Amino acid sequence: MDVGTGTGVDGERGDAAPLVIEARGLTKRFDAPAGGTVTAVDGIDLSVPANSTVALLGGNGAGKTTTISMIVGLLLPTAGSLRVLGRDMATDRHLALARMNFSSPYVDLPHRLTVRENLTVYGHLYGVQDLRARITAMAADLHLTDLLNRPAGKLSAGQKTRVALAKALLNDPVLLLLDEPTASLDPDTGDWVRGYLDSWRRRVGATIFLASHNMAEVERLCDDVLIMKGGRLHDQGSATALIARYGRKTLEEVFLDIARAEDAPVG
Ligand SMILES: Nc1ncnc2c1ncn2[C@@H]1O[C@H](COP(=O)(O)OP(=O)(O)OP(=O)(O)O)[C@@H](O)[C@H]1O
Repeated sequence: MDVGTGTGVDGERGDAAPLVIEARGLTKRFDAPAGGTVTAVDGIDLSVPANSTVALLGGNGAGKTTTISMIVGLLLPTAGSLRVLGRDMATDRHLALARMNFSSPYVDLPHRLTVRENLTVYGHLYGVQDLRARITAMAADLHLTDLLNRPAGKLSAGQKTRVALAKALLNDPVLLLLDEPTASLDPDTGDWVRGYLDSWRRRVGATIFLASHNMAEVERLCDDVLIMKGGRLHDQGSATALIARYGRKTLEEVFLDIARAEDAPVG
């Protein structure tokens, strides 16, 4: 299976879209500081189709970061299977990692290196061909040309976010994982970043899997929404379907219903 190579570049996807992320019974337990274990992710099944944008929602401690960390290969699952871009992450992780990337406002770039130096270091790590030209093109695309010689530590939050995106797109990923892509951005800059991500994804036929607490962002960007609670997948569907199913007006109201309910998970 080959996924995310530009099939369906027009943004349409049919029922037969191949799966970019496929998890079965995915589980992660940590040793708890006070003894015993914490089950951060509790046997979830995930099916993320190619050429889509999918959100992972959930309250604090629901298991989102742990799930994303397993998908990007930073954490090994305790149990279950995980295939990303058609590769088994237990045995062929390096083949999947070469075609994906990750961006989070909570992961800082080295402060003293300039933007260009940062992008050059990461470009070499990713083995990017024609790196100078690639950096020039990415900088123009993300309005960073005038910032290339500035130390990364001296940038505003909006500028840092654009640099982090340039870094995450350097290797031309077909799967982009994002943790809170617009956290700490003003509404105008956040809107620009959302518009950029959406048009980039449609242009190259990639897949975006993002964790967010911004419900309006999720409604605008995402084809599917997965809601985690207590390490389990509590519900899923399009934002429109979820809003209708819960008899609510917004995804935020659905989120609050789920967060405050004491019922058992349905999925
Ligand atoms: N390294 C770790 N050791 C022990 N427990 C951990 C570790 N990492 C996460 N946990 C626990 O696993 C659970 C899920 O955490 P996780 O960070 O995945 O949640 P989250 O949904 O990303 O939350 P948030 O929205 O607050 O970032 C929490 O109870 C957390 O305390």
